[in-house]
Amino acid sequence: MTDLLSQIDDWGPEKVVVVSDRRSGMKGVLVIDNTARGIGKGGTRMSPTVTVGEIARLARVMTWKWAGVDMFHGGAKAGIAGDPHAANKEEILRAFARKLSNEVPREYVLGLDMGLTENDAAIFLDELGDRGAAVGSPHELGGVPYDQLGVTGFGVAESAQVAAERRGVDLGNARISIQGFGAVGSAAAERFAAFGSTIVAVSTSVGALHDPNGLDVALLLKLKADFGDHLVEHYPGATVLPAGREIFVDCDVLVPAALQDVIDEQSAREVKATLVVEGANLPASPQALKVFARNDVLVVPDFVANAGGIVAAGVAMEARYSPFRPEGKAVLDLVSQRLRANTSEVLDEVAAHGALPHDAARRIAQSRVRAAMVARGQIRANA
Ligand SMILES: NC(=O)c1ccc[n+]([C@@H]2O[C@H](COP(=O)([O-])OP(=O)(O)OC[C@H]3O[C@@H](n4cnc5c(N)ncnc54)[C@H](O)[C@@H]3O)[C@@H](O)[C@H]2O)c1
Repeated sequence: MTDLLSQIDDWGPEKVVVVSDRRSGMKGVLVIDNTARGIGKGGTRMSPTVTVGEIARLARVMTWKWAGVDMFHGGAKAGIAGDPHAANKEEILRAFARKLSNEVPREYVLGLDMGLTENDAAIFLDELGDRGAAVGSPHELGGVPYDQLGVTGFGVAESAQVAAERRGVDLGNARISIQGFGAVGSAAAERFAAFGSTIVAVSTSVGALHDPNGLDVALLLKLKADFGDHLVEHYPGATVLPAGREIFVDCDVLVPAALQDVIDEQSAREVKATLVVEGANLPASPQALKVFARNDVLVVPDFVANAGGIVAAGVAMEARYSPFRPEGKAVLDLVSQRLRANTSEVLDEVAAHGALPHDAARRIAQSRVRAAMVARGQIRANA
């Protein structure tokens, strides 16, 4: 416990609750990081490797993410240490929800992260007998279908358009390369195609497809539905490259939307795009980001560009007790509006102070949280 206490800094965490249940073997943790701007909100993950430290770090990221999109929730995250395929998963989830009934939903609302699905959110709210106990619940319970709407990928393209305008790049004539054709990459491709962009490369873990004249996004989506990651083996007429080569193809905009740590210092030097829009979390190393800055490659940081999911989660938070189903178009409109505003603000800060985009984005988020703490009298204005 001393160890955990030493992790508390000026921002938080405000509350850490570690829970266990002998019957089901459930072990879990809730970390509420900073609620100066509102109730703690962040997904709940289930993985055998969950640790208190990991959940605390993710809760802090949520504090910055909410403030970054200027929405009034605080940072929090929860985790269950266990196999998400366990035969007694439901028993574990019900035990976890029961043990957190003092905090949920007044101080924390359960949600989805790695290892949990919409049905698991339904179990949470059933166990606590409160529709407001969780977001991410299925359509049948009035939930917002994030992935079906493609909220994160849609937001990536919206954010890219703001950055492209700053660069004098018209997305209607731009060539785009997208790493990863999952929930984020495929929805981004759809939105770029709607802008009239030419998608010159996409990849999955199986390989990359490259065609300088442009790939047919509608066909890619159909092949993804039929063959999943193996879509690259079925697309006619494009060159198939090893996965990872899509980062280096000739293009105007590169969208890493698969994994973290895919661009290091060396590979950053070989990127030909003038704009990198981070769909995935942490795709580029700190050294790579410095190379991009030196080479005048503009980067839209992950937690700016991929915040569409949390904007949608904000809508879901508000809809928890509503008898009306949130309307898809309204969710996408809000994603567009929030991400465009935030991208503009971050790029203004970059232009004014020459900061790296990641540093500028973090500074804006921190100043908003600090202002809320000052307004509440938790700290002094000059702290
Ligand atoms: N889904 C969201 O709403 C969301 C929100 C914020 C951030 N993210 C981040 O975006 C990234 C992608 O998430 P997702 O939900 O689309 O995942 P996903 O599992 O739906 O898709 C991942 C895609 O990446 C591909 N891929 C895996 N390894 C690859 C490799 N070595 N080379 C090329 N492609 C590879 C997979 O084949 C798949 O097409 C992750 O970093 C995730 O944390 C997702």
